[in-house]
Formats: sequence, structure tokens, C-alpha cells
Amino acid sequence: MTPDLLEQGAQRVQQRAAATASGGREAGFGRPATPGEVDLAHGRILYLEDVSVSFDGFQAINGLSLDIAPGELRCIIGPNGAGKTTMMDIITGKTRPDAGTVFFGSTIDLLRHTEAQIAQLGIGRKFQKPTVFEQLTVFENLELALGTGKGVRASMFFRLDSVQADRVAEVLRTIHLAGSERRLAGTLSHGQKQWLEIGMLLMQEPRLLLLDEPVAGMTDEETARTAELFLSLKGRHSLVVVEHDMPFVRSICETVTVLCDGRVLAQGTLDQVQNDERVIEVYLGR
Ligand SMILES: Nc1ncnc2c1ncn2[C@@H]1O[C@H](COP(=O)(O)OP(=O)(O)OP(=O)(O)O)[C@@H](O)[C@H]1O
Repeated sequence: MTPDLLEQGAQRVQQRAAATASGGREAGFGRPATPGEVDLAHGRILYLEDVSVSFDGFQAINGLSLDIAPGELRCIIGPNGAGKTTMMDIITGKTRPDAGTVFFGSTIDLLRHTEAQIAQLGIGRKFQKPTVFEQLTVFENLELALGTGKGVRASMFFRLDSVQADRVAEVLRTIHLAGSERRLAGTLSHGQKQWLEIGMLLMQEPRLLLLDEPVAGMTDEETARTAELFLSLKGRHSLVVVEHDMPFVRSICETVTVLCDGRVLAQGTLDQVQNDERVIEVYLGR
């Protein structure tokens, strides 16, 4: 364990003591926190310590510790079955670990929140396959993600308030779909559908985005534009990207984490981890 992790663990013990004395309110326990309340005082937006989960006796995650800084763009790589998807499932509340700690900022214990609450807290997840509404326009998909509560077909751009309209326009530019807002989503290319789905997540202004193999199936040009997109999101959002495409990883990431057998095997620049004997062994030696 790094000194950093030790220090944070000690801080959480203190917070737990405060939570006991106060009914948990100060520490953010026992109540759904609201978006925007993420406490970044300790320089971590996401923090996992010693997380484990097994399925029918198989240890899919095995003492996994990881922390992500606010605004960071982190890539997670690892061989098939390393536990990457299970890790995302744990962060988003889909899978409950048997042991360990998972915090959003310093005070929000994600293990005390439901999957729906975690999404509302500002953690957006994108699965590998695009899941946009193909029969709706690009604009309608984004509007739906805004959750205006209006009927989809009845909703028109000018009915949004100016802040919402500005937000849609900004997201359209960010995802390279400005000028395509009236197109049916079903007519978009695979890459454009992926960008639209990312845009739908951005409408919720997430603090943290979890992206599972975002460039799988994309053309080289779409992959390059996705790299630009992610680099433009970094800073304002934190991104955790699971990806097998190494040239893409190289184009976006400063720090790469290698998972294997449900834990962190190595971490560093892509060059550092690619030259690590243990990493070479798990990628080539099996
Ligand atoms: N619900 C489950 N029940 C049983 N085993 C599971 C379950 N979910 C995951 N596993 C197992 O846990 C291990 C980790 O799976 P996971 O999907 O997290 O790996 P991954 O790193 O995402 O792999 P890939 O790169 O192939 O997507 C695998 O051996 C998988 O078969």
C-alpha cells in the first residue's frame, strides 16, 4: 500500500468515528448526496481500497486498490478476464463487493448507494455497444438525456430554456455533431453513435465518466477524433477508460493501470508498463 493510501485510510477511519457520533450526516453516510457535493479536498475523485468480489468461489476482484485524481484521464488495460468490467460494475453499484472500500471524493461511500443514486451523484457509464434511440433525432436523444420531462416528439429546440439550449449546443459541438441535430440517430455511423451516447452522458454534467472500450469498431479517423474528444473532456471531467487499443491509449493517457487477476499489476506511462516483465508475461506468456 502506498503512503497516500495509508493516509487516506486513516482519514476515513476518523470520518467513520465522526459519522458514528453524528448519525453520519457530516461524513455523507446514510443519505444520498446530491451532484456537485463531491469533496475533492484530498485530491481524489475516486478511491478504491482492497476491494474483493468472488462469483461462486472464483475471485474476480482480489484486493484491488486504485485512485483517480480530479480531472484525470486514466486508462485501464489488462488481459481478458482481468476484472476490468467487474471493477466498473462495482464503482457503479451494479455489483456489490464482498470486502473493501469505494469512495467518490472523500466523503461519499458508494457502497451505501444504489446504482440509480450513483448515476445521480455524477458518475456516468458508457458500455461498449452504443445504445442511442435510433428512431429519434440526435437532438431528441440529447434532450431526453437532459430529462426535461417533455414528450419527446413535442419537444423542440426553442422550447428549452436558454441555459438548456446552450448546453445542448455546447454538447453538440463537443461530440462533433453540430449541424447533425435533426438527423435520425439510426442513420449515424458507428463512431457518431458512440459520440452521441457520450453526449447523452455529458448532458447530465457527470464528474466522472467510465468508458468501456469506446473505440472498438471505429475507423482510424473516428478513433483519432475520439482521442481529441476525450482530451477535451479531461480536466473538466475525470475519465476512466478501459481499452485494448494501445495506439489509442498512447494518444490519450499519461497514466495507465494494468489489471490482472482482479488487482493492479502495474501502473505508469504506457512505455513503462509495456516494458514491465510482469506485464509482458501476462500478455504474452499465457
Ligand atoms: N456474474 C459473474 N458470474 C461469474 N463469473 C463472473 C461474473 N462476472 C465476471 N465473472 C468472471 O470474472 C472474471 C473477470 O471478468 P471481467 O468481465 O470483469 O473481465 P474483463 O477484464 O472485463 O475481461 P474482458 O477484457 O474480456 O472484457 C472473468 O473470469 C469472468 O468470467
